[in-house]
Amino acid sequence: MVATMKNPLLDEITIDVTRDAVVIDGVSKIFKKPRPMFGWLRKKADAEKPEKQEIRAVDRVSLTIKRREIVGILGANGSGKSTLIRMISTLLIPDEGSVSVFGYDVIKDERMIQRLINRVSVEASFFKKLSPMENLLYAARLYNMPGAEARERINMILGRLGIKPDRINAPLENMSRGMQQKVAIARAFLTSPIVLLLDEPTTGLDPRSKIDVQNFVNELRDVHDATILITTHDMDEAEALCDRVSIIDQGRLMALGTTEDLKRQVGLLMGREEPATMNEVFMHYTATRQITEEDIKRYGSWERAFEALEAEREEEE
Ligand SMILES: Nc1ncnc2c1ncn2[C@@H]1O[C@H](COP(=O)(O)OP(=O)(O)OP(=O)(O)O)[C@@H](O)[C@H]1O
Repeated sequence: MVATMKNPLLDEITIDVTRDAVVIDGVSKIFKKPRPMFGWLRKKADAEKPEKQEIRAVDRVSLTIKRREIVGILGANGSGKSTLIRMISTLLIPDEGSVSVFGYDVIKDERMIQRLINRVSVEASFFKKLSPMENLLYAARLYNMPGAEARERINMILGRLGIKPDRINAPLENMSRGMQQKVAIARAFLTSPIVLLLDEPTTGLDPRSKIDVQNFVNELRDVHDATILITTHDMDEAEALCDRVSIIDQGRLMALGTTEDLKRQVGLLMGREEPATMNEVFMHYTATRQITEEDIKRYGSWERAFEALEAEREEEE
C-alpha cells in the first residue's frame, strides 16, 4: 500500500507504509585510530597490524524497525550508538552493508532520507545570541512553514517541554544546558518527522523534563505515526518507552527484544524464577565476554561468573 504522508512543514512525501521503516543490513563503520602525538609512541602505533590501527565502531549490525515502532539502542560509552544513528541520518557513510528508510537507500537517495528523517543530539547547533523562538522560527523557515503557524506551534511545544514564556524570547546563551537541550528537542518535534532519531535526548534532564520528552515521543508515534529510534543510558526510560531494545557492545549487536523478554531470559540464565532487572540485562550483554550457562556452572552463580570474567579482563589489561 502506498500512502501519501502529509507533513505540515514539508511537501507531500509518498512512501509505502507496508514496508519496514528502517532496515539496517550488515552495517559497519571503521575509523582510523588517531596517531599519537609523540614520536616513539607514533612509531609503535604505526608498526601495529592494520586492523589494530582501526576501530570498528559499528560491526556488522543488522536491525529492522517497523513503522510506528519505538526502538531503544543501549550500550556503554563508546559502544557505537551515535555512529549507527549518524549512518542512518546520512551524516556518515557505511563502510559495509546497507541502510534503507522506507525502501530509500542512505547513499543513493540521500536527499529523500534527509526529508524523511530528523535527528536530535546534544551537540545541536544554534545561534546562541538569539532566543529559542528566533532559532526555531529560523528552522521553521527552512521548512517553508508559515510564520504565524510556526509561532503557534513553537509556543505550544516549548510550553509542553516546560520552558517558561519569559524564557522563550531571551537569548539561548543564558539558558542552562538542559534547557538548551529542550530547544533542540523542540526543533525535531516542530517538523513532525516520519522517522525520528533521538541520540540521548534526555541525558542531563531533570525527572519531570524527562517525562515531558517521553510523553511527546509517545504522542508523535500515536498521533503522527512516527517511527522512533532512541539511544539512552537510562534503563527506566528504555522500559517505559521502547517497544523493543537493542544492546550494542563494541559495535556489535548483542541482544534485541522487548524488555520483558530480555529480562526473563537473563533471569533464567541467572537461575532465578523472577525476571532480571534491566540493569542486570545491560550488565549481562555488555560484560567482557558473554556469560554462558557453562560459566555459571563453573563459577557457581551468574554474579561470581561476572566477577571472575571482569577480573580476568583487568589482569589482561
Ligand atoms: N570521527 C571519529 N573518528 C575516529 N573515531 C571515532 C569517531 N567517531 C567515533 N569514534 C570512535 O568510535 C567508537 C564509537 O563511538 P560512538 O560515539 O558511536 O559511541 P557511543 O556509543 O555513541 O558513545 P556515548 O554513549 O559515549 O555517546 C568510539 O571508540 C569512538 O572513539
